[in-house]
Amino acid sequence: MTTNPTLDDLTRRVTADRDRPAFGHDALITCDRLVRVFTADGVEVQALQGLDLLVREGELMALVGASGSGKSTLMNILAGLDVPTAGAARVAGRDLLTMTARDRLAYRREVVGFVWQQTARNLLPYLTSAQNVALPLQLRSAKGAGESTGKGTARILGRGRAARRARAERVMELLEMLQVADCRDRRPHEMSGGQQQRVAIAVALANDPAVLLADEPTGELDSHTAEQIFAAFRTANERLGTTIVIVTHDQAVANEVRRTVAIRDGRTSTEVLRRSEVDEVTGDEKVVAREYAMLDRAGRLQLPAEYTRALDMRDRVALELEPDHIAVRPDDSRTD
Ligand SMILES: Nc1ncnc2c1ncn2[C@@H]1O[C@H](COP(=O)(O)OP(=O)(O)OP(=O)(O)O)[C@@H](O)[C@H]1O
Repeated sequence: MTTNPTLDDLTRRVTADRDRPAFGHDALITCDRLVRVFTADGVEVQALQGLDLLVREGELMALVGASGSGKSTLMNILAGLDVPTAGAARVAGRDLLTMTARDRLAYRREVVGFVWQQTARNLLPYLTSAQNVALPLQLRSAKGAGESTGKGTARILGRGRAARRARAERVMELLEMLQVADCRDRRPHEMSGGQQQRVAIAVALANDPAVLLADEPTGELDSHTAEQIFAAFRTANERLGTTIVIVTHDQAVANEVRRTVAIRDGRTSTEVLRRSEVDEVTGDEKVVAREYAMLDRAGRLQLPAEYTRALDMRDRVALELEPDHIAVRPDDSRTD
């Protein structure tokens, strides 16, 4: 490492920095040092403390974390329901900090779909499944054809008979894909919790959103039904290519996705990536999971508490740069 850089070194570094693509330039969701501070009864709570997260188009990923770690705060921001205090957040090219109220409404109708834990929050109780799924399509049509449209929605806009027929077809396609076509004429109270959540996914997908957000979508369901709901998300991801972010406490759900990001104290702390490998001896395919720590843009690294505890690391650690890794050792100058 150069300790006394020359002017030429510095010039080269500045040029290299300038030419480097911006953080998250190719991601569908970019959270860059996101901060959300709540003030309640004069007390400040930092729900998000400089959270970085990138999600690529077409991903199906899970967000996990202890209660109070900031998951719902992040989801509400991504859903366009809340505004961050500082940092940057972009979804499908929309800047979530600078959107006007009107942009925000359009964003919630057209760019993101959401499924909440409480089945009752997802569906209107006095409408049938088909009517619930048709509603976002009608709202969008009422806003008028000619507005910007998602991939497959252009033909459903407008008031004509052809548009109405196209909307009815889309409703049935979605209900069939999610295997609840037989519930088309039932109201929410006439369906099981699992069926209601599948209809809720259809509602969320109606306008062909770029991103589907789900906050504990299996929280009120038994494990067998939860598995079916997760399968429904997977179907949506594979068939429609929708990018899906699921907040979950359910380890079984988290184990099913390729990428699980853990949030701790309002920051992304670790990430588990899973990939399929073929066993050289048996030829069987198995899923290999590997945990990574997140290195933020300032170079900060959060070491897992169980690691630091195991080696009694506190306050200060010794770092050594090796050819292919960095060693982190307990502080050997400590006298206690
Ligand atoms: N509107 C609010 N006003 C004040 N504090 C809030 C508000 N919303 C969230 N918080 C606080 O922010 C922190 C993060 O909350 P958040 O709901 O995002 O956590 P979470 O990870 O979703 O938790 P859970 O898994 O229990 O839903 C908590 O300390 C919470 O008390």
